[in-house]
Amino acid sequence: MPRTSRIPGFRDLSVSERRARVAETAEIDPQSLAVFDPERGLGVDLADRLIENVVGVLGVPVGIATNFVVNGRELLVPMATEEASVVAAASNAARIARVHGGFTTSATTPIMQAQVQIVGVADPEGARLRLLEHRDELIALADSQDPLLGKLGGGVRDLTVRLVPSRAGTYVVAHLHVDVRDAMGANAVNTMAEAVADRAGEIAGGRTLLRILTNKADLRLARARAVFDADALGGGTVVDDIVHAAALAEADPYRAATHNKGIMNGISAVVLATGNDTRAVEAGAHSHAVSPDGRYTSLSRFEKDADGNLVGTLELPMAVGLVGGATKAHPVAKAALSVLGVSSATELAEIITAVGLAQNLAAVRALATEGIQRGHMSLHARNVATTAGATPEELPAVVARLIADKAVRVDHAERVLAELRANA
Ligand SMILES: CC(C)(COP(=O)([O-])OP(=O)([O-])OC[C@H]1O[C@@H](n2cnc3c(N)ncnc32)[C@H](O)[C@@H]1OP(=O)([O-])[O-])[C@@H](O)C(=O)NCCC(=O)NCCSC(=O)C[C@@](C)(O)CC(=O)[O-]
Ligand SMILES: NC(=O)C1=CN([C@@H]2O[C@H](COP(=O)(O)OP(=O)(O)OC[C@H]3O[C@@H](n4cnc5c(N)ncnc54)[C@H](OP(=O)(O)O)[C@@H]3O)[C@@H](O)[C@H]2O)C=CC1
Repeated sequence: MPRTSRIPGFRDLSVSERRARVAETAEIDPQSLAVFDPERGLGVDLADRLIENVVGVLGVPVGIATNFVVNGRELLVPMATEEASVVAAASNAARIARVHGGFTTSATTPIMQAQVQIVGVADPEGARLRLLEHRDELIALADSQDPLLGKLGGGVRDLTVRLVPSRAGTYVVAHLHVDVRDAMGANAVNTMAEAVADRAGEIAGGRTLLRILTNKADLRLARARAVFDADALGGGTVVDDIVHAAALAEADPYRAATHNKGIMNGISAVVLATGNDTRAVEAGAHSHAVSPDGRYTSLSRFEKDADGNLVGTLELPMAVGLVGGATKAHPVAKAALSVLGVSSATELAEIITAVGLAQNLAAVRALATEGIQRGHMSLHARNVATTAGATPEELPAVVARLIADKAVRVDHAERVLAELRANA
């Protein structure tokens, strides 16, 4: 059977049947997915080695988004999230994207930047040029910190210098641009920044203070685009209304924040599932959402093409790795990466961006048509019924009543549950 991520009825399978389908599609050993069981996943002993003062672990559901095609490759995508309807929505949009071949992605070289702040410089303009005159020396000094990175084809690519006026004076800020290959890169570039700091301060004639990467990783961008078929979306009016919804998000920061939250529903879920740093990616995304004139705006764009279909695009910083951090140490992250079958951090970054675009389209389509509550609340109803105390056997009946009564609330679930039990 050819590999496909199109698995109608995936939702109706049992958890073990789903795992078997995932292993078959991803062409991996089904046993490797046993770590998705809490008792086989991240144990307290290993957790105790990952962070400090450990007392336990937090379970977050991992779901599989179906239907993804990225650059012609059929993909099942692991997503870690506590929020109902996120995985369903991503799968829904990926299904629509398939009509015109799925998602097409690209990315820049994985360049991270570290900043070295120099304070107390009498002649900032002169210091900038002196630092640039010593560019090769400073690059060599930084590169000597990580010979392995060089062997892997990475390393320092450039040194730039910015002058940053502030309320406490003008700072000279040197940026090291480092190709970090398959790492997220924070530790590598921080080590380099600390190594060049003294010499940079000497050259600039000031005192070095901060030496740290910037999460505004605007030289490490990932991009995704897709054509969403007008008929599959629900017709030409839906296309026009999604364009209106996207235009509001571009123009209005109040709407942009929510629109971007929808994108991050998808992005953070894959970042978390693969053991990457959600805060780093979120910081990068929101910094990128600020336009050159200083307005907070939407990260994605939607427009109508010549055939009347909807074109969605998304471009943002995506600092994720396949090595380092928890990616290799966390058993569930390792399993998630094996499901994706990615061979580089850049490929992972591109897939994550495609999921962000899918997630955004699903939410905006729901908002521009029937509203978010029907789809979202019908899936959230299981959570509400469980909170009200429904057992797995009672769940289907309680959920059906909450949806039929259009009252997905815990107090109503408690009433329905009491009724059911009284009539049992
Ligand atoms: C919820 C749906 C998908 C229902 O959509 P639907 O059309 O009622 O569902 P359907 O039963 O016809 O199924 C369509 C496809 O959706 C998927 N699907 C559908 N249901 C399931 C399920 N139970 N389990 C797994 N997959 C499901 C599945 O892929 C399925 O196709 P298949 O592959 O099966 O042939 C739709 O209404 C939707 O996409 N809604 C958007 C929901 C959403 O965005 N949720 C995020 C939380 S809200 C939020 O935080 C962000 C927001 C909204 O504020 C952002 C913003 O404002 O921009
Ligand atoms: N502001 C932020 O975002 C900050 C984030 N962090 C944290 O930093 C962590 C990520 O840092 P990161 O530097 O990626 O992780 P690590 O330092 O753990 O791993 C990266 C190192 O792995 C080695 N390596 C092995 N194979 C490869 C390869 N194919 N490509 C690249 N490097 C390879 C290299 O080091 P070597 O040559 O030494 O073997 C590289 O420096 C995350 O946990 C994040 O939370 C930390 C500080 C700040």
